[in-house]
Amino acid sequence: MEIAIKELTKTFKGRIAVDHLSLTIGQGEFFALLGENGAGKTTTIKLLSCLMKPTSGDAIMLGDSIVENPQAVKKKLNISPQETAVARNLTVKENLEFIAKIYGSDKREAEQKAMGLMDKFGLMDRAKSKGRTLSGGLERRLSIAMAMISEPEIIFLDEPTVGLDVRARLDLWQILLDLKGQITIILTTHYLEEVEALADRIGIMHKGRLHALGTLEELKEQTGQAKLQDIFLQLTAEAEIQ
Ligand SMILES: Nc1ncnc2c1ncn2[C@@H]1O[C@H](COP(=O)(O)OP(=O)(O)OP(=O)(O)O)[C@@H](O)[C@H]1O
Repeated sequence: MEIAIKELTKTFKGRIAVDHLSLTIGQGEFFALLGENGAGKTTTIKLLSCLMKPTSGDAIMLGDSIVENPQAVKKKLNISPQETAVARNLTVKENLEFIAKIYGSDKREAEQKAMGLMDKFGLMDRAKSKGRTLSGGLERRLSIAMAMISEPEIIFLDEPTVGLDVRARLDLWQILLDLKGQITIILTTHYLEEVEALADRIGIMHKGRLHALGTLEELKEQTGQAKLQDIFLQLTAEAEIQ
């Protein structure tokens, strides 16, 4: 089972944000969506996670359509958005327990889940820290842990390392590498080193369209460039003149 995106399109008052996007993402794949500001990455994530309805087209997410059956799709995925959903006045543990209860856990199970995720995400020693006292890196880690509470099969990470310092970014990469293969991960980012470190495959969007798709090696071959930064600049410049 996989994600099959078919001619997915979203317009806002006649302006096209996602333009007939077709793409297949395999189960367990770590897929990176790249593109300049306004390319349509966040809109694509919102469509695929059923936060927004497409103007036309569809996506089949592990067997269910985002148009026909968004409720079934929502059960399979979760999202760590650009603006994290961490409650500032709850502790790390309470944030996790709160989300677990929303998803139907009783007190005991919520605590178990919180402990398991704090362990996995290196948050145990900050269990009692309030959300508002966390560094950017820890807040982001907690946000992703909160998205994992529902045990999703697909997780969307929208620019997860924005504003993080080098060490916090590397720590988060390690956590994402540990998750790799266990769950389908769709990441948007502007950091090309992040893509090189993490992604199995890369899609480059430009003005709502998918302009290039492949592994890093395939994109290197396609463009004759050695560095992802040069590949990206070449492909987006090509897209501009097409
Ligand atoms: N709710 C909205 N109403 C109107 N236009 C929107 C809305 N959301 C996005 N857009 C427009 O759709 C286009 C794609 O935006 P989107 O946020 O998906 O891009 P992005 O690739 O995620 O950009 P960034 O890298 O800056 O986050 C932009 O032109 C944006 O202005």
